[in-house]
Amino acid sequence: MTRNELKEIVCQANLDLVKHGLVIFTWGNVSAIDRNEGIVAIKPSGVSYDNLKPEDMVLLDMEGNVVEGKWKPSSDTQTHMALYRAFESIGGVVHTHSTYATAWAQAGRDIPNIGTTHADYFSREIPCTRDMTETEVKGEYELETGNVIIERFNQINPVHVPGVLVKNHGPFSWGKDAHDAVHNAVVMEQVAKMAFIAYNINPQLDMNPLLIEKHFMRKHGPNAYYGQK
Ligand SMILES: O=C(CO)[C@@H](O)[C@@H](O)COP(=O)(O)O
Repeated sequence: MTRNELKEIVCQANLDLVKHGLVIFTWGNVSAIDRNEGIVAIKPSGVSYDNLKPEDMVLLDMEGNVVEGKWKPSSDTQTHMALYRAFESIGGVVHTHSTYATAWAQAGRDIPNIGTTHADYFSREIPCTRDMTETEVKGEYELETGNVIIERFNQINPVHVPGVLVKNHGPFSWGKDAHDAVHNAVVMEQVAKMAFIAYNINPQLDMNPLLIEKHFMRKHGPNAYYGQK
């Protein structure tokens, strides 16, 4: 993939956040990585989605140093970089402040797996991170945000759970590429909304674990059969 192709993909993925109603103003960012080249492209910080162009994307090396671009990269860059370093199979990362997912993050609650839509994409609850310490907040905050996500995934496979809620902050999602990460961000917002409504209808909810496994495995297991060949 050329650098220009990477910038085009990441620009389009950022515009897709607007199309899906996940962001307003400058409240989110998408990045993607070219692991062969060791290059990440990310949205510039504080730049409106209106008239966002591929040439506005910022290219970084694996430490997050700018190697190309006229703008400062997203303020969340070091969180994205930490995720790329820790989760070696992912190719794209998304951060938004979409309403329902952010509400669960602000409430500090995992989104429980209580529906087949959730289970189609996530093998378990969507986890919420712990409170950040004073040292973490005062130090390299965005890098530490990545580190608390990685800590939360100590016993969780990030391929089976392609997203997280950062407590008091909002959702991050990822996927095999930028498009997939945006798709998972859309799913997270929808399941967050459905779970919120379902709990209001019936606070005593659960779901048969067999149903969760069935729905996850029929899309992601070795004998997956959902969709077309
Ligand atoms: O989390 C926040 C703000 O709370 C940021 O992700 C959001 O404003 C987007 O920042 P950038 O414009 O990408 O630097």
